[in-house]
Amino acid sequence: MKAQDMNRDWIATAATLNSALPYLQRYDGAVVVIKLGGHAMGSDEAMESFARDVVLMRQVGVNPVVVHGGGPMINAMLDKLDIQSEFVNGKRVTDKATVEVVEMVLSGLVNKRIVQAINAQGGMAVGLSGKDAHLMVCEQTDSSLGFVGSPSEMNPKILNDLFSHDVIPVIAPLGAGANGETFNVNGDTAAGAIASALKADRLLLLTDVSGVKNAAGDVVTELKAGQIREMTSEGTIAGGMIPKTETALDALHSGVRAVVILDGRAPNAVLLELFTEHGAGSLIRPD
Ligand SMILES: Nc1ncnc2c1ncn2[C@@H]1O[C@H](COP(=O)(O)OP(=O)(O)O)[C@@H](O)[C@H]1O
Ligand SMILES: CC(=O)N[C@@H](CCC(=O)OP(=O)(O)O)C(=O)O
Repeated sequence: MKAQDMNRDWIATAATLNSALPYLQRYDGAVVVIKLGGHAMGSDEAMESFARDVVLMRQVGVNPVVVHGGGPMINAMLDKLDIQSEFVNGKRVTDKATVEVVEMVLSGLVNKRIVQAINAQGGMAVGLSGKDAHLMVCEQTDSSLGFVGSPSEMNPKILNDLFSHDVIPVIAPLGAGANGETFNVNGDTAAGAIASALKADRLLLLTDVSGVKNAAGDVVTELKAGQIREMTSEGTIAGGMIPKTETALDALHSGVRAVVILDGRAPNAVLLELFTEHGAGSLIRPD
């Protein structure tokens, strides 16, 4: 590269850093919970870019916590094993054989892929599930769904201990029940419960659309809780967006400062959201 090109690159970087400075200060010491959905994981390049963003967040003093899904990866393994699976209201009906596959895929394959990607970028990630250190104790959601759990008691101390050692926790959405059962928890629900327990500054829900869309199909960049309720009752918010916006409302109610729904596949999605004026996706605040 020629010297003048290097200078131009450096000037562009310095200008970007300068405009990001107030945001860097705003987020120093902040807790940011990031839910990475199975659809947002996509290619190896997308995973690498996500991991780089998370490591950079840690380097500028943010405490990131990654909570992941992996629905499409569970489906692929169930298919290979010839186990049928169905969803009721966005939750997978989970019998004994299915919960074993869910744990194997989420805590094994998916969790370790994310841990490895973050560590390859120079971070120090540790993989956990809600079972570790009693982080997320669960009870059965509804007997017709089998081993699907709802968080009933959260013990986030382990996460604070990890922050103080510069560790980035990566959490698979499974929890143990009082009788030693393993429960499968929807990834959005788990991320919301963890963000609530930590009273996080931000909960970022990374998905495969650029935000919450209005009836005309345009992304709404800022929403109040009341608007979400309205858009849901008129049917504008539907399908997979319902558990996300419900999680957002619950989290705001429990003391999370703001929730953002954004496209996890977009380059530098997380950094753009946190460290630029315009942000990315839909920012949801309390009324
Ligand atoms: N108002 C809306 N705005 C944006 N997406 C919506 C809306 N209503 C329903 N959706 C659907 O919700 C989907 C996101 O949910 P889902 O597929 O469950 O995501 P993930 O797998 O990332 O958890 C979008 O791809 C879109 O099809
Ligand atoms: C109870 C329930 O439905 N659990 C989910 C857990 C994974 C998940 O939530 O993955 P995504 O975020 O990629 O959708 C499941 O079994 O698919």
